[in-house]
Amino acid sequence: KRKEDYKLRELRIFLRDICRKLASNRRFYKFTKPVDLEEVTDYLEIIKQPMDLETMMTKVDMHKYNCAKEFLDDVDLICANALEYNPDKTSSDKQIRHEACSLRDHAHALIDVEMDSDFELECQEIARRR
Ligand SMILES: COC(=O)[C@H](Cc1ccco1)c1ccncc1
Repeated sequence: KRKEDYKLRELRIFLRDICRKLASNRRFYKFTKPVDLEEVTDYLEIIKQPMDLETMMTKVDMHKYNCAKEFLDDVDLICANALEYNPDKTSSDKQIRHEACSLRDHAHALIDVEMDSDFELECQEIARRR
């Protein structure tokens, strides 16, 4: 229906802005592009659903997200993947786990501050119907 489509267009504009802010933060550089599967040859043996911020921006444009919760589920996936693939006590593993947790918390905080909660509830209703 047309009225729903205007709401989803507003959601896409909002999610592009959130994605841009996350991807432009140098702290989150490691999460901006897919892990290089030619460099990290065992990645898909451990991580069954890779995710990154560039892929998420493409998903926004392809109308894959019908509410902010679906977008945050992919941010949570980026974080969970990093925690799972980089579990060791080494400083490099500790550093990427810290950056992953920071990405997750920044994404949730940005949406909580910038998103009208009634608007998200309306979007979740649309998502449920589709
Ligand atoms: C989300 O990024 C990752 O999980 C890769 C995995 C990886 C391991 C070796 C090359 O890449 C990563 C990159 C940089 N520093 C730590 C880990």
